[in-house]
Amino acid sequence: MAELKSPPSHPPTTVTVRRNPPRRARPTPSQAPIPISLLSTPSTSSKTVPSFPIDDILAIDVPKTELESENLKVFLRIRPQSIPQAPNKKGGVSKNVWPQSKQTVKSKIKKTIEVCLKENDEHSVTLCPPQSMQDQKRTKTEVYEGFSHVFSADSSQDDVFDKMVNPIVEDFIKGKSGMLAALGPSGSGKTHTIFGTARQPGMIPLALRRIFSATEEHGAQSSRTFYLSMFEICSERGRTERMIDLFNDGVDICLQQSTIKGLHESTICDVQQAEALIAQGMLKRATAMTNSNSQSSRSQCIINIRCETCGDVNASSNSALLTIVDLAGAEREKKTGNQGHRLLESNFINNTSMVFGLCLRSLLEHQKNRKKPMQKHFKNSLLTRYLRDYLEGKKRMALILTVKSGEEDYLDASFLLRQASPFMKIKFTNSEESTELIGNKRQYQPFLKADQQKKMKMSTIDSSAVDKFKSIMDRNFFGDSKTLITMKKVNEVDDTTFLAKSPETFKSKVGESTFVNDNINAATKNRLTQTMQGFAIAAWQVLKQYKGKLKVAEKEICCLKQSLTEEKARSEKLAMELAHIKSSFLCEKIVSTDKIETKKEVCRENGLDESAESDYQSVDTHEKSPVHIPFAIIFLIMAHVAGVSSVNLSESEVIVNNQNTDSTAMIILKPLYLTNWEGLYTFAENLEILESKNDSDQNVTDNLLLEDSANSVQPIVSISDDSSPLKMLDETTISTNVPEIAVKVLPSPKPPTADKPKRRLQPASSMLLKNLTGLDIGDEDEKPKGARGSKRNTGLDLTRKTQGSLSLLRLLKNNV
Ligand SMILES: Nc1ncnc2c1ncn2[C@@H]1O[C@H](COP(=O)(O)OP(=O)(O)OP(=O)(O)O)[C@@H](O)[C@H]1O
Repeated sequence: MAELKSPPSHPPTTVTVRRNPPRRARPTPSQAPIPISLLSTPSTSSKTVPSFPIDDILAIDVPKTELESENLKVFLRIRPQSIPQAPNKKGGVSKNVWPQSKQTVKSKIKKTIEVCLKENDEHSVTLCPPQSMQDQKRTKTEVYEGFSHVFSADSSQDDVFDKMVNPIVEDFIKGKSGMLAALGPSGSGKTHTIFGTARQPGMIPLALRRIFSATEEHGAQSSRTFYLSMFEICSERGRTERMIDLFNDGVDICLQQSTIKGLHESTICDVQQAEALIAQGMLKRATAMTNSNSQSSRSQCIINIRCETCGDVNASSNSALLTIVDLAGAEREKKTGNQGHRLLESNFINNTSMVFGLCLRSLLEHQKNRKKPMQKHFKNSLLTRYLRDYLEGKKRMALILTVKSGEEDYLDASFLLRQASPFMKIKFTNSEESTELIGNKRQYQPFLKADQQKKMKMSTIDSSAVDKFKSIMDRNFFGDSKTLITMKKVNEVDDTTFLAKSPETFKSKVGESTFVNDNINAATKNRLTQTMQGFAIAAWQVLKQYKGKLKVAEKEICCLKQSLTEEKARSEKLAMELAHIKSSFLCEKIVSTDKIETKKEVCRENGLDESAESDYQSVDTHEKSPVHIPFAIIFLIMAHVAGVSSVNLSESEVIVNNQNTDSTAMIILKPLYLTNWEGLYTFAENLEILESKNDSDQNVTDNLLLEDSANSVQPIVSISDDSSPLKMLDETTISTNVPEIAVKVLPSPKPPTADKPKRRLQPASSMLLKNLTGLDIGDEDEKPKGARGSKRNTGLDLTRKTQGSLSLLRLLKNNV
């Protein structure tokens, strides 16, 4: 061993370098027992980890309003029937652009104003088919209800604003994003509602007024910046879609993954400036004269008002977006009479409207049945791609449906109401907070463009600036809690932007940014609090879900435990039964052999035919059936026939008294013994044995044991004469002296003399034939009674008895 351990004296001639040395398996972490000090409850040690207060957390009442889902608000506005035609530039009333059929002209001339759409109350309307269409099968009066509000024809723009737009604007001022879209057939008043006129300003001017007035109210408390952008989506020769920035001389912009690249946002400082910008944009918007509308919109127009807040305590977000969409109205070719290029535009407009509707329908179906996936209809148009978050229910929106109530507009109104009224069942979850940042990031990528360009100059950045910033962050954010850098500054120096800044810029920015000791920025704090609240709510919900799951699992475990116990008990019972069956089976085997031997012995001793042995065997092997009354009756008859003078039949024993032989026998029987023909047969035979013993005038005490295979308790037939006391073998005697399941007649102390002729059994049961006249058992040996009967009575009786016994045995055998 010492030799082996000692290093080789000479270096080996070849050296094998093992490239992949064998890896050592990591030692399995030893599961050291947890120190008792840790397990023991409230430890004085300060290092003891307190248990997670899950119950306390779950007990917290989360304000439901935060999480409650909100239905999509659908408003309906009915356009007034008669609108004074606006004079055209030449001073006359505008004419139709396209030639109209004579019929249309006629109908317009004779037009009596028939109203199809009637306002029932603030939330429902009734649409009646015009008289000209009432004969048609598919037209019927329809009631549409559940609208957030129905604006009648005489409602003003202010009414609409107050009830519909003002809540959205208020939320916007508080920092929540929202969207309002106007839907409806061409000429129904969408553009009028959204933009209005100089006399009747629409929703956008009114919203801007409200926004700026609110800002003035807040005054110095907040510093907000508003941005305005306006663009349209139109078709290019009816083939492709095109996005045009309406503020930037109609420059093309593009949408990349819900982000509009190149969209110009104008900062707005007051209402006048904003209105002027919008008016400018409207001039650039694609409109055309159609038969439905003298100034029909040929594009989908989107206006965004964005608010960046800094220092507003009430604002929930530092950037909110208010989007207002004026969709081009769906058009009927027959009605508009569009041709050529206009017709292509019409197709585009109708297609976009249809996709918009399909998105909402898909969202509704998905909300009804969560298993149904949301179809990606939004991919089919630029507008829906841009508004994806709204159309997928991630952000709040409201719809205003505009309709005309005239006779000609019945079909348009019916179509719109049928399609859009179910949208009011759509639900929006107020998960805006979580999507806010993502949404803003997506939509305002253009603003980061400049920063991205700067990012290219990364190589010039001094790394010390980064370190400095980090140290500041550490100190302010994680070290001294009283000092916080404003979120705006954080945003400015985030991974993307910060790296783009040179050290000088950074220093200046840091210098500018106020590190406010003991004066925490309220907005930042508010935002952080809200973020944490959101996180806490989410965590709370997850915990709640898990608690629910845990409860279910615990219940299941309980059920399983219970069933396990039951199964165990059952299996034990079965095992016991099996053991019992096994033991009885073994016992039977032993006993049956003993029984045969015993029987043979008995037969030999009594000079009986050994063929009876087979009968005993059959008795044992056969199954006993329940006790039958007829057997009991036959048993009594047989006993009577056997000359039994008195019979005491109890549950398990029969005491018979034979007058003829002056013998008394107590037969202890299990009821089963008298349950079938076999039992009866055996009983009859035993009676024969009994009789033969009595006939031979032997002073014997015979004990006859019969086995009941179903029970271990042995039925005993104990026979004794008058002189000897009635004897019954007790169980101990049976178990010790006699084989359990044997039929045994104990030999008499005085064995029969050898010279005395053996007698055939003289069963008393043969008397049965004599006494039972009603029973036709067809005994061929029976002879009619004669006059000599009295003298030869004994011999004849004896013969008859024997014959009757045989007949009875035969009858019983046949039945067995
Ligand atoms: N509530 C209203 N009160 C007064 N005039 C209205 C009202 N609604 C619509 N109008 C007038 O009806 C005409 C058509 O309205 P508007 O252009 O808004 O329809 P539209 O739905 O935008 O049509 P399109 O989809 O073709 O652009 C306009 O002259 C407008 O001033």
